[in-house]
Amino acid sequence: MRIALIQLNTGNIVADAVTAAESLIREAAAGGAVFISTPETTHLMEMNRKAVLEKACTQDEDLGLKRFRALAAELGVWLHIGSLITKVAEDRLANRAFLIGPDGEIKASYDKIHLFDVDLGGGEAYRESALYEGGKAAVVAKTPMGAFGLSICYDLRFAYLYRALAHAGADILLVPAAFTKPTGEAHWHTLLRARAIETGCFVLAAAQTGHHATGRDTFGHSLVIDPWGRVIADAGEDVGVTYAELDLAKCAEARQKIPSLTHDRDINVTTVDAK
Ligand SMILES: O=C(O)CNC(=O)[C@H](CS)NC(=O)CCC(=O)C(=O)O
Repeated sequence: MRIALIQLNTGNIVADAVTAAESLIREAAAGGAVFISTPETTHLMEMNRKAVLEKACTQDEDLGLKRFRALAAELGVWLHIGSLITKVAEDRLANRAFLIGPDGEIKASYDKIHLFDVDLGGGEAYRESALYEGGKAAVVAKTPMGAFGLSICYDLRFAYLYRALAHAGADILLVPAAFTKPTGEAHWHTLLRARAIETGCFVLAAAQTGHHATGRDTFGHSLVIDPWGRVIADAGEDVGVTYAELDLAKCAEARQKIPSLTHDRDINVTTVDAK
């Protein structure tokens, strides 16, 4: 199965971002990909709540989900939009990923559970929970091409989520992201490889890259990792399309060698005062 990851440098003008994503999705389909994945917040990188509320998309907007659904149907591909900032009610937003089938129908959606509230030092701070509501449920989408476990960006740091997705039958873990530069350099490859190794799943992580219109910098390096933890594609720092071939028999192979998913234990921690 030939897949493609789209690496983007999304700004704060929705029309431009959607056009840029669309042209790379077309290129990926022309290149033979049957499954195409885009990064977190494909259509808008913006942290100001007022601006985000104005530019967020609703289910039936021309410049968002509707356009991507039509595109998936036209190209006859599975299209995973890593996320769209989605208006779920008048004053409420979710950071939501969509899996669209080749018939243009939404097969699954997922709201980011773990929100990025951190202070990185040097003035770099994020309060994602001030913008979005966190999701409440993990999602595995069983498709004719395999079972996809959905997640978004900062979710990557919570190993239990991926273990739960693997136990629920996932073969392929999706981790669309907009990782910061400093945390990407320090942690991105290692965390993604660990998730693949721990679960015996393929990991597909489409990323935002470069300097964005609102002043942020993201790490890039969209990655495809096989179930043994090998990086089989790394997009580097440029915007564009990255291809890989997935053979899902590799999941069973890895799990046969290391059947750790069948060896889970309930852990009781005893804290001793050892002064
Ligand atoms: O809201 C947007 O515009 C796009 N969303 C993001 O950029 C999100 C929330 S700020 N980024 C992350 O979760 C980065 C996680 C990360 O970098 C880490 O875990 O180290």
